[in-house]
Amino acid sequence: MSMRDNLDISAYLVLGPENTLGRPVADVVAQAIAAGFTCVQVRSKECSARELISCTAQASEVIRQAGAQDRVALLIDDRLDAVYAARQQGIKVDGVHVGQTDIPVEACRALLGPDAVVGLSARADEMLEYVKTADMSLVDYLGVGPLHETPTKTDCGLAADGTIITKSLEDLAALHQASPVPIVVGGGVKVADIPAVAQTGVDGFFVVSAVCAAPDPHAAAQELVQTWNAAKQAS
Ligand SMILES: Cc1ncc(COP(=O)(O)OP(=O)(O)O)c(N)n1
Ligand SMILES: Cc1ncsc1CCOP(=O)(O)O
Ligand SMILES: [Mg+2]
Repeated sequence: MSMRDNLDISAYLVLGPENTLGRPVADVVAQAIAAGFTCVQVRSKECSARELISCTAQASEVIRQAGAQDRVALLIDDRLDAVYAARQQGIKVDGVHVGQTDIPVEACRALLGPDAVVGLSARADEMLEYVKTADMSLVDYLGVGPLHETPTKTDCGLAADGTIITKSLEDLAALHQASPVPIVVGGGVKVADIPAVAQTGVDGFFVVSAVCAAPDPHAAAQELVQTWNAAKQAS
C-alpha cells in the first residue's frame, strides 16, 4: 500500500530551519513523531535548493530511524524540483505541498507519479467555491487557513485591502461538508483551538510555531496530539 493510500494528516508538522530557534530540524521532527505526529512538511523560504534537500534527507532519516516511514508522510513545500532531486538521491520523500500560485498540481502529479502525495492550499475566501468547481482528483488533501493571523506567514489570508481573512469554525464545517478530499487546518493554531477545530469535522491540524517554538517540542506535540485524539473520540 502506498503512502498516498495510507495518508494521515491528523497531526501535521510544517517546519524549516528558520522556525526551530536554532535547534536542528531533525531533532524537532524526531520529537514530534515520537509524540504522535503523522505528517511532516519541510518548508523554508530561506534555504537554497541544496539546503532544502539536505534538511529533507535528515528528516527522512529520523522518520526511518523511528520505524515510521510507512505511516508518517514526508513532503516538501513548493519545491517540486527539490522533491525530484531528493528522490534521485535515494531520499524517501512522499510528495509536495503547493499553493494556487505555485507549480500546478498537474505537473506535480505528472512528475512524481500516481503514488505521490500532493497537497494543495487555496485562498481562504475562494476555497469553498474552489472545492465545488475544481477537479480534485489529482489532490490528496487541502490545506486551509489561517485560523488566526500568524507571524509565521503574514500573507496568509491577506485580502486586497490589507486585512487578513481568517477562517471561522463555521467556514471549516462548510468546507468539510463540501470537500471531496480531506482537510487540514492551520495558521495560528494552538492547543486551545484543537477541540473546536476537531468538532468541525475536518481531518487534521497543521502547526509550525506551536511545536517548533515551544520550550519542549515533544511535550507540546504530545499535548496537541492527545487533545486532537480526545476531541475526535468525543465527537
Ligand atoms: C498543510 C499546508 N497547508 C497550507 C500551506 C500553505 O501553502 P502555500 O499557500 O503555498 O504557502 P507557503 O507555505 O508556500 O508560504 C502549507 N504550506 N501547508
Ligand atoms: C505554512 C502556513 N500556511 C498557512 S499558515 C502557515 C504557517 C502557520 O504557522 P503557525 O502554526 O506558526 O501559525
Ligand atoms: Mg507555496
